[in-house]
Amino acid sequence: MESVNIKRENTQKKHVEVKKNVVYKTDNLNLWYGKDQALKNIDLDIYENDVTAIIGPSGCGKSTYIKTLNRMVELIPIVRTSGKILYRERNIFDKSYGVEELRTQVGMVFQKPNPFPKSIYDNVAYGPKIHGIKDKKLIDEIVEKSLRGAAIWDEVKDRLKENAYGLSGGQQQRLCIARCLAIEPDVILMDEPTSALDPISTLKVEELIQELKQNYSIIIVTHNMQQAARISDRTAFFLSGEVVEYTDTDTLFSNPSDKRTEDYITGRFG
Ligand SMILES: Nc1ncnc2c1ncn2[C@@H]1O[C@H](COP(=O)(O)OP(=O)(O)OP(=O)(O)O)[C@@H](O)[C@H]1O
Repeated sequence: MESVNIKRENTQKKHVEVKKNVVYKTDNLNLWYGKDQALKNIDLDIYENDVTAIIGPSGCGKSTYIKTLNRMVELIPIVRTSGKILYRERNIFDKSYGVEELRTQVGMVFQKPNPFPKSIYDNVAYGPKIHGIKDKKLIDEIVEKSLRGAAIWDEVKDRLKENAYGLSGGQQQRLCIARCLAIEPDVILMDEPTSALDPISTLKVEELIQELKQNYSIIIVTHNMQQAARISDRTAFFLSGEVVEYTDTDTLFSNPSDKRTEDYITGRFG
């Protein structure tokens, strides 16, 4: 069970109201798997250069929501949606919006590290190559920059030609983050990116997320409320497919406005 009192470790992170650009605007989104409704009337504005955490009990729709943001849910034939998701003011459900175009802007990191069965170098070079970059020197530069950006360069620079499967789980996850950075996305979606990692690797990925938010907007699903409290600027609490509360992380954990949020963060359910 999660601890009863979740305090922000770094009190200097107190939310300061600065006018930020909206990256994603979710407007009355509903989603059904067949007859079962998994998301209900979701309205959420996600801000630029924020880390936005999505929390809530198992089955409340967290993964479904972030997989809707890059249209991954479309791979499931029984899925039906209504409402709008505007990414940089464009409705991602518009027929004219190509999914490939969206995914060059929006990268994703999954729960389990999923490197390709290729070398460390090729894992990172893959995205730029399929986007048509052929210049070897430029690809070398992108690979190094991405691995540095994912805080793994020093650990792998002498073994770039080795298979990625030889890396530890934590290193594989940072490699997957590097693979995501190589396509120079605007937004990074993370679906429980540390749940398969040990505490030290988790800390490294959390520190990395803090650095990455200087340049990217990050949306992270996490089961771990302490993690949400440590690393996020804003938190949305989902329950049974609805957003119960969405506010700055300090307020959500110290002074929630909804009784259900309070019950959840104090470990009374979930
Ligand atoms: N492919 C699918 N087909 C049918 N129903 C699904 C599918 N994926 C998810 N669901 C249902 O949608 C609801 C929300 O699931 P989702 O995985 O989004 O929740 P979650 O909050 O991410 O859960 P967890 O924390 O356990 O990963 C659940 O009732 C789930 O059973």
